[in-house]
Amino acid sequence: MKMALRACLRTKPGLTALLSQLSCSGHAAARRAPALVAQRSSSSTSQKIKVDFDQSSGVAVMHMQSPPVNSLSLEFLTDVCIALEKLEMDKSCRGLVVTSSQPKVFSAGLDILDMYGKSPEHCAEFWKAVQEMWLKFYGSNMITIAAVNGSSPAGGCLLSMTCDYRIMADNPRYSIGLNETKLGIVAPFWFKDTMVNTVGHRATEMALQLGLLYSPAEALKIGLVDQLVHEDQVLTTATETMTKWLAIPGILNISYTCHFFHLWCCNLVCTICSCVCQVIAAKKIHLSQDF
Ligand SMILES: CCCCC/C=C\C/C=C\CC/C=C/CC(=O)SCCNC(=O)CCNC(=O)[C@H](O)C(C)(C)COP(=O)(O)OP(=O)(O)OC[C@H]1O[C@@H](n2cnc3c(N)ncnc32)[C@H](O)[C@@H]1OP(=O)(O)O
Repeated sequence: MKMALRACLRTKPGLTALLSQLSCSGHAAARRAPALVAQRSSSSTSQKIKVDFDQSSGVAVMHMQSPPVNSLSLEFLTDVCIALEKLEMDKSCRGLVVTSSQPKVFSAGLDILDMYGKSPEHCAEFWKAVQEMWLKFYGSNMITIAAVNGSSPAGGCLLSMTCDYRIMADNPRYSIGLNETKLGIVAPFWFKDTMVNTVGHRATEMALQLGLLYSPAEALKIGLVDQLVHEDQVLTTATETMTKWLAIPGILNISYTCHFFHLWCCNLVCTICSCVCQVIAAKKIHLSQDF
């Protein structure tokens, strides 16, 4: 699925342009973008994101370093998107590993504090940033691997599912899944679609209805993650795996079917509708709070 999205983006430049208009590149513009310089290895850092790029292998490692739990705030999402955009523009970068610098947590998902009691404008901006992250990772031209070195609930799980491959630390104290239902909120349909594309319909139904968080072993069993390794080995395994993937001829140029393109278009249209509805809803909530 991820491959299909990537192909659509490559073969339909108009669509890419449309996407970038719909997404929140505007708010991300001209901020402290991590620069990639033409040298063998480079390291660039925003406050919350550190990117190490090894030019000889064409592989970048994005370290999420937003304490305490890499929760996805508007600011953090913006930094992630800018870093990804930079890497995407550098054609020598062919693979991206995403991991966490925070102990025990990959990402705690959306920043709850950034969703509560904020203006409708902030909510709209925030929600667009969430969607942009999803679109950018899912539609990436690079091979993407999530090195899930800690717990990864809700939006953190979504982030990992937008990658081509997931390697998780084999520590039963960690968990991963779309647990929104347990929080009394409904996972947006494109969260659901992403999970369906990862683990299939039935497992997704169960996961979303019950708001399940899975242990690493359970996640491996249903295919939510692809591999478990000792937590000291997550990043090295991810880079080794990346090397193997990138050695496959034409890995970045696989051809795709119209079916996937249609599905992606449907997702896009529905996303726009959902976005509009959410903004309206947020405005209504805001108004009702005024009375
Ligand atoms: C803007 C809205 C626009 C309109 C949209 C309208 C509708 C949209 C509809 C639905 C959206 C649904 C989508 C939801 C996706 C999400 O991602 S929701 C977030 C769900 N996240 C969680 O449930 C994770 C909760 N956290 C944990 O389980 C644990 O914290 C952890 C990640 C497993 C780590 O555990 P650990 O023991 O190591 O740490 P602590 O629990 O002690 O936490 C440390 C510290 O971090 C704070 N924190 C944790 N999670 C979050 C978070 N998601 N956002 C913000 N802050 C978080 C926690 O409170 C502690 O803070 P402290 O007490 O100040 O130290």
